[in-house]
Amino acid sequence: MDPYSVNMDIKPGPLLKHIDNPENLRRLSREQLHQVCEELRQYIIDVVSVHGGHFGASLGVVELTVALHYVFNTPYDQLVWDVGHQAYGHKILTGRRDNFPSNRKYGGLSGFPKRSESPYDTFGVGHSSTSISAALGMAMAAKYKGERDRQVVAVIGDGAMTAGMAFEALNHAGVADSNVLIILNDNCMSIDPNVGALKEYLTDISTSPAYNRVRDDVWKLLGKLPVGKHFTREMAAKLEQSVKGLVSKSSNLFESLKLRYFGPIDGHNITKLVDVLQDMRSIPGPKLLHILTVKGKGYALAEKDQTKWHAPGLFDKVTGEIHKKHFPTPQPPKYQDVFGHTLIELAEANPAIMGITPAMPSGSSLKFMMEKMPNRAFDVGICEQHAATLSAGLATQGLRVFCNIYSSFMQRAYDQVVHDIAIQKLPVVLCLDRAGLVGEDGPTHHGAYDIAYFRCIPNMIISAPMNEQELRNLMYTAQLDSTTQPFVIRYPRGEGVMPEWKTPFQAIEIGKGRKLRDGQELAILSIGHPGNFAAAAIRDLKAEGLQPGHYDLRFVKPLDEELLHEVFRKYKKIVTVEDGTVKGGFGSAILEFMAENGYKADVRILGIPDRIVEHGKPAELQHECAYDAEAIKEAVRSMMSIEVVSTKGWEKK
Ligand SMILES: Cc1ncc(C[n+]2csc(CCOP(=O)(O)OP(=O)(O)O)c2C)c(N)n1
Ligand SMILES: CC(=O)[C@@H](O)[C@H](O)COP(=O)(O)O
Ligand SMILES: [Mg+2]
Repeated sequence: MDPYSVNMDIKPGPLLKHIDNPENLRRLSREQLHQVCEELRQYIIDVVSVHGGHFGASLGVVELTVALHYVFNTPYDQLVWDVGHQAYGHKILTGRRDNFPSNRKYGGLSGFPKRSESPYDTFGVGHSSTSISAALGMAMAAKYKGERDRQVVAVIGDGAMTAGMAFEALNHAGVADSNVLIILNDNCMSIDPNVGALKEYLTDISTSPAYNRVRDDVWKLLGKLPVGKHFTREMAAKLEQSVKGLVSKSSNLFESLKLRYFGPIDGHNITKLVDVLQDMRSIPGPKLLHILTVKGKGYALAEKDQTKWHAPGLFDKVTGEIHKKHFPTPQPPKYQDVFGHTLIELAEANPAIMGITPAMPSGSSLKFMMEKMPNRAFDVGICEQHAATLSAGLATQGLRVFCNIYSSFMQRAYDQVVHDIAIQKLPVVLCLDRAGLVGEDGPTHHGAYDIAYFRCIPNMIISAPMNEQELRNLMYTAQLDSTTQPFVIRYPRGEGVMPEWKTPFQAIEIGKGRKLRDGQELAILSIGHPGNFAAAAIRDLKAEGLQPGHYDLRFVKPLDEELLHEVFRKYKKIVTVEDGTVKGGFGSAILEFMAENGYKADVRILGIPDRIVEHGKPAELQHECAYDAEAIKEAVRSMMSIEVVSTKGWEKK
């Protein structure tokens, strides 16, 4: 049976149903594009309401998406979508309409553009602010290969534009002499409201009479140019002079970086967009078109509460009611909320505590502290590197910073952690939310690598709570004066296990694990939340007469060596469980301990394997990666049936 057969009820509109690729779109008249936009928007609403995914961002670029595929010769001309959470319309127009209901599902379409999925997806995305660099690379390659007619377009949001990477790319694009068009999709929103001086600058450009005059003059000039013909160099130069002359009056940031700036224009006016893009195609060199759009456009509730409708989950498209699971008993809270509420409790008692998030106040729940203590908790924009070094700077002044960054986004700030935090041994608390397999966002967002990439850095303390109480106690421990090193606390997306989570604080001795259960013959060593999978497996195995011991190490670094000596003296069969990479992770740390101490045992390491893990529900992926309760039971059963320690084991000296 077709696993997505439920989608048969969702029908694309009469024009959209015949658009199997952009060629079909390009055969339509300009007048028909209004209807295409309407149908595309409706199809996104129909599918996302039932199947989930990102929502507001794609609604906001419906007109832009249609205009881009109408004007440009995709896939020969190349479109690079920044982040890619707004590319649903692009997917639907480029041959994936009927498969779109499988979006973000196990085995289905990726929620982001992905090169292996379609020739129209020119660059794999998910993390923000890569589009200008990637597009510039493509444009430079086209120039080098003599493909003068090839156009490259980067579409980047105002939120993504705040990142250092975007500025690095702009700095290069201005002098690279390549045909790259950057479209700045300005909706004044990141996931939460966009922040920073750039946001204010963009608002100024959009509202200032001087800029509006410039814009009108430019379009008048463009309007005089022959439609359907390419500009001559002379005409382009004249236009450039004119624009520069007018814009320089207000010293345009992008013009200063040697990019021709056009706009701002209404990004929901499809006719205007098509006209402007057609003109832009003929203008050589690097240029930037600033468009103004509304996130969630066309779905009133999404326009009104844009953060909530960034990725709302399933909802009733008619009433707008977001479906919530209803449980008869109190459910455990999300780890992120335990973090958010606990930080306020700690900050109320410790005036040195500050909170930092790079653009994820809602996702990390730092918003609770930002609302309550606005002078002590800050959203710094999509700027993970800055967030890390800013935290280091604050720490030099004796402040206790909780810098909350999703595990996969922390990859951006690796050098800052090494150079600015670890080498200087600054006691910044790095809270890594979304550690482990995050689910539907897939490989770009899985928090797979942090144990491995942080474990090799001297001075780091690396911990992972098995439940809410442990998270609170680790946070409490991290801010004590006696803690003098960088302190990582990693925890997963979603709920923990303790409905009654608000437990009294207790300091945890750094590097101390805990024995949860004595056993026979085999011990399970776990780190973090997957310890609950181990506990569930152990409960089931009891019925089979198997009694593994269970140790929650709490810290990957420093390891509880005393506890490990106890373990290796008693058990000769070991299963390690983690939601990080098998290579270089927690299990590897245990193997190192064994090697260093000459222990001999059979060891099985369960965790994320050495390959790219795709998207799906977390439980599906944990099962595929074989570290869920079922896999742990399997591992225990198979190891218990082995009599003799394998020759692969370590020989005790
Ligand atoms: C490096 C990185 N940090 C954070 C995120 C999380 N994130 C995804 S979309 C988004 C907001 C992007 O805002 P913008 O570029 O303006 O796009 P919009 O959603 O407004 O269309 C954020 C913060 C990310 N994808 N990558
Ligand atoms: C596109 C993107 O990067 C974010 O929207 C991300 O999907 C948020 O993830 P959470 O839902 O885990 O906050
Ligand atoms: Mg935005």
